[in-house]
Amino acid sequence: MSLAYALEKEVAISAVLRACQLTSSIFNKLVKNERLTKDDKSPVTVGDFSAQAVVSTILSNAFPDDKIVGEEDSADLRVEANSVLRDRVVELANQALISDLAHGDNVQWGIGPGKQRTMEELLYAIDKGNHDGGKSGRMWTLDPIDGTKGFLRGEQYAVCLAFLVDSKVQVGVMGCPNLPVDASMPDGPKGCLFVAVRGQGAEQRTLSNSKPTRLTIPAYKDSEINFLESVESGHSALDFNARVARILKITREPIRMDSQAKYCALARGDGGVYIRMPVGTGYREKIWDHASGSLLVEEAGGLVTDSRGNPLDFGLGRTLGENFGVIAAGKEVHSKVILAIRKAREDEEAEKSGSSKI
Ligand SMILES: Nc1ncnc2c1ncn2[C@@H]1O[C@H](COP(=O)(O)OS(=O)(=O)O)[C@@H](OP(=O)(O)O)[C@H]1O
Ligand SMILES: [Mg+2]
Ligand SMILES: [Mg+2]
Ligand SMILES: [Mg+2]
Repeated sequence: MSLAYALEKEVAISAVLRACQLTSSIFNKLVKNERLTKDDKSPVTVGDFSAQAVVSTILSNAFPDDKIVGEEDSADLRVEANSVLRDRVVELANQALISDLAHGDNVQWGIGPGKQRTMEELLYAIDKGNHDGGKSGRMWTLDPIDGTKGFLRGEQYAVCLAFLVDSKVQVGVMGCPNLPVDASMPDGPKGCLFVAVRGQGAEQRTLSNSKPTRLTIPAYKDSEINFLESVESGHSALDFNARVARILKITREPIRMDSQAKYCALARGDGGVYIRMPVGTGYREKIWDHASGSLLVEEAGGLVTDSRGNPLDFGLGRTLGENFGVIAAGKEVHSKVILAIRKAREDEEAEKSGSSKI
């Protein structure tokens, strides 16, 4: 008897491996005019667009009726002023789709030589990611490059794909081409694939070898914890994190890295707590920034909630709704962090009301 979601897992791995191969090769060739700035002022590159086209094409081949909630859409690519960029996306996506991946990839999920997709087909594939999300049915959520700023810096980013049924994440696959295989050897080999299936555990393998190792979050003493947090101060409240660290008497420096690589690092025992507190701008977290990572951490024995200890709800649409932050950690540490956050809030309020009386 095959395990639940075996096919979804196989297809997701194949799609993420192809997208990783594509984004790694693009990084070395990326030139200045191959990026745009979106309406929210965040960057998007040929890598984000072409990786979304590749993953969406593969998913549609295997599961034509499944919905996809993806970060990118093709509107900017359809603007005539961006025709050079658009042509590049078409070229790169086709290369990735027909390439012969040696490791861990079932060739049938690519499209094979001579079957190149047209520009319109690939733009349509990108826009399959426009689904609104919701509570019921089969659905994928995709971040073709999570941590685009990290990608552009040559630092951490992740290709993130999750499969949900009735808004519950069942499969999560993440490729981190720049993540050291062993955190204790930062200059050693890089490129990791993380895979989790609900009830079947979490595992890591390298991007070039399909032999997986199982992941379990170790039990931490407070003195051994590093917070894992964003690089970008605009994405999470780093000052507040420092306040929480002081309450917990955590003395180790935080580890800052872009993207859901933070969840991956946590799941394999590099860190101890992923803390992401809202910066107060009203930004709503997107489901594709947390779905795959949260399952990986849960399957490695941890807990992922908002900062009040409530579960994340992936059934509210494209976002997680009102933003109360995200906290991921091993179970024991997690409950301590939630209490420390409560105390940090009270302290902050008391200081504010104290200073307003002066
Ligand atoms: N204002 C604000 N607040 C919180 N989060 C935001 C905000 N703006 C963007 N984003 C999302 O953050 C994603 C990457 O953030 P990370 O924290 O993982 O990495 S980073 O160090 O901040 O770059 C990033 O993902 P990508 O766009 O896929 O790179 C965004 O979805
Ligand atoms: Mg993202
Ligand atoms: Mg992205
Ligand atoms: Mg983005």
